[in-house]
Amino acid sequence: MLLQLLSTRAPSPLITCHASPAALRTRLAPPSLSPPSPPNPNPTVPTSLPSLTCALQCPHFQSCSGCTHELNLHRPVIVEEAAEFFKGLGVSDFTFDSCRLWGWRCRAKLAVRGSVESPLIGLYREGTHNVVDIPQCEAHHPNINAAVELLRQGITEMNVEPYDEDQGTGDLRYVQMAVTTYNTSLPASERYKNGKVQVALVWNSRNENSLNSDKLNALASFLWRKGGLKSNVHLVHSVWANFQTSTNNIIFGNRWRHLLGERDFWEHVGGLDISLAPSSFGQANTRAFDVLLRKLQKYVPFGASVADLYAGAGVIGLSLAATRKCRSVKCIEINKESMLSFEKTVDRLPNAVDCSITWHHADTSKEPLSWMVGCDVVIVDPPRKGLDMSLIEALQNISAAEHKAKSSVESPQSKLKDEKRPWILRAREASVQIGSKTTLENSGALPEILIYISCGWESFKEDCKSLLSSKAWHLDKAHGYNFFPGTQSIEVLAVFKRGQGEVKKKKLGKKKKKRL
Ligand SMILES: C[S@@+](CC[C@H](N)C(=O)[O-])C[C@H]1O[C@@H](n2cnc3c(N)ncnc32)[C@H](O)[C@@H]1O
Repeated sequence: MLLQLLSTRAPSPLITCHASPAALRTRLAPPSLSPPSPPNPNPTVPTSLPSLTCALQCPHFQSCSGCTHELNLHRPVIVEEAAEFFKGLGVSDFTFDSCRLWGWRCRAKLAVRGSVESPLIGLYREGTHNVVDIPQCEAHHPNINAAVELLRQGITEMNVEPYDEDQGTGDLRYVQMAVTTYNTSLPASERYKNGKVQVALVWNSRNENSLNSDKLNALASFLWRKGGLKSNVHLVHSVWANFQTSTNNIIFGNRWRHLLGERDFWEHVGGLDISLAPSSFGQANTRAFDVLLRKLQKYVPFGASVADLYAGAGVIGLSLAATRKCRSVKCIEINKESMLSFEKTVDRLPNAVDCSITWHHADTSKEPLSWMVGCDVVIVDPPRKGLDMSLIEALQNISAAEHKAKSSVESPQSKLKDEKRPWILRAREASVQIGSKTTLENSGALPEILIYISCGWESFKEDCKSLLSSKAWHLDKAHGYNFFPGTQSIEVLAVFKRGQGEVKKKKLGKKKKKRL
């Protein structure tokens, strides 16, 4: 059925691409699960020439909901709109960086449906709950596709029942595949294509003692035997289980178990070794995230105090602690599972990092300004839906709040009031403090720089307009990144500064002179 559908599609036209040479490198081949083919007799003549097209050319396009655009992967149409939008707000030097166009996705959550004999492992068809099998996905890192293939074999051989959503029956509901390209024993140029996959199996049972746990162990052993450290094709980094029995659409349950392989998963981004547990948020496009982080670092003054809101495992904040010699970094995150990854990353920070670093398990929408007191820079990296309204309002009213905070810092009553608020007490209990430096919380000062990282263009535009309408902030810089080639989504890095900015000040100045 799928093949028939695809065969009626016209071949993709060839398009000359204006992406960087790195983005145009030949697509990576996944490791073969069958015996290797004989070596190329003439290594100076490549067996396949690099493609100079920026077309997706994926057999699953249209049936799978993952990609929405097939052409000009290097420059999604939305980039023009973004450039116009920022120009209208006084930023005419908006830049857009592309990165790898195929094989960029290093993290995928895939539904498992179908039957033991014919499992379907992929994404839902748009607007339905029918899963489309995507074995040759062009967005996935090739080793994700290879690990999916291995999983498919394992499901059939170990008699694992894919989940049946209507009945709530079956064993395996989802799989999360995350690639680590961290391998210091390989030359840097070899690391990406040799990435290893952390496989997290979302199992339909309450815990590891449930009736079907034998099958879980059998499937994990199969994956490790065929793809683990001692197999012919070392492709699997580790195998994890997550237990989930709820009938809602939430992919993961609260219970995680490490089954086989290395427990710690490391990646190198933003000049830093970072640890990411499968339960923690991780960026899907590792390479593009690294490019964004290196740009972001330039906007943070050396020695600054930073509040990193929506921090996940604290990757952004910690990369600033390491590269900008920050005085303090405060990370705020709602998912408590991310704390362990944060702590592991902190353990590997270079000894020279001398910074007060804290991670707080808290909701940024509750008393958002309290996290920013004493900070020079606030970084926000919210989910696609954008900033919480309470945070927008707090940022809009930041000047008045600062005035109030400064005048009340001396008052002993205010400290008492602060300490009685339940969410502040809870966050303090659930925080991790590293480093000896003290913060300047008592100054009552609030950030002069706001850095907004967004993966949701529509919500970003709204949030941006709301922030600017208050006149508390002006937009200073904006950059876009091709985080999701094949879609119309881009990642935005926007830098706001307090007040109305030079252009407007100059205009006001001129008017004043005329009047005189
Ligand atoms: C786009 S991710 C960014 C994570 C991190 N900055 C990174 O790059 O790895 C958004 C994060 O915000 C967290 N989050 C969502 N709502 C939140 C809230 N109200 N308060 C604090 N964190 C929240 C999510 O759990 C997730 O880790």
